[in-house]
Amino acid sequence: MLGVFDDVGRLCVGIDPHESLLTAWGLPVDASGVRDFGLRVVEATAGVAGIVKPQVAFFERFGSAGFAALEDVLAAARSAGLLVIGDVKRGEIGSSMAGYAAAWLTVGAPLEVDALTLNPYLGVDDLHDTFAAASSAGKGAFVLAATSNPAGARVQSTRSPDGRTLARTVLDDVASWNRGTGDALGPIGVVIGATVDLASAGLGDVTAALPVLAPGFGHQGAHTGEARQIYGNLSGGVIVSESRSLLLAGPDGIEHAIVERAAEVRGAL
Ligand SMILES: O=C(O)c1cc(=O)[nH]c(=O)n1[C@@H]1O[C@H](COP(=O)(O)O)[C@@H](O)[C@H]1O
Repeated sequence: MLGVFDDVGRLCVGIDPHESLLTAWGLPVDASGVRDFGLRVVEATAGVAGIVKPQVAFFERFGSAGFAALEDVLAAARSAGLLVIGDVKRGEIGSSMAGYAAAWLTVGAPLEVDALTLNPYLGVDDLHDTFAAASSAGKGAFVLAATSNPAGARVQSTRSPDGRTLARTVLDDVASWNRGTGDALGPIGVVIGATVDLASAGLGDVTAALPVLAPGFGHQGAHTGEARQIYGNLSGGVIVSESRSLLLAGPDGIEHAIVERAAEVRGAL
């Protein structure tokens, strides 16, 4: 599915209904609030940018009602023609991953998305069946390699005896799996935060082309206009993801904020 993102643009609008944002938007801090928030972001994104990324944590906090709200938001996004990345950061032993793959990547499932975020710290090999499930359904996944939060580097920049950082090992494993699919960019991508120094993370000399989900712009400090400089050789696969910096525009200003940022991203990449 990720091969089509050049048609829909490289801006991904995060749907992160933080409690403070719900209040600022005049919405109740409950499942109906996150549902209305999500639907409004979907409506504002449709026709302006092509990708949304609901952060599942903010729906999950309301239990089954929150998941029902998420299902409505996912259905609305998909029927508006948006690509949906489920920000779920799942990672398990292979047998348990099968449950997550069935939940999120099965066509027609209540929580069906086009791609999901995956945590590799139980081993990338245990994600292979999920990669295959995504690929065979025409979907994708993004595996955390070098995350945008400052604490991530201490784990992800540690080096193995062969000299590669953990982030690089994850990226190399994903790129190698993609090569087996024969798809030029590959269905499986990595997450690399825009706040990360690629050289320190051991990613400065990557030559493989693969999709890169790029959070860390806006609220976390990176500037959209610098995307090409930040990602260097990896720029060709970058999807710029922003949540709070767009969502703070409120229900009336969000569409305008997305229009402006989508144009900036087009100019930057
Ligand atoms: O997988 C992600 O999307 C992600 C990875 C990462 O390294 N850093 C990161 O911030 N994210 C997510 O991206 C969003 C960033 O939100 P803002 O900082 O408001 O743009 C949140 O939903 C985070 O969970």
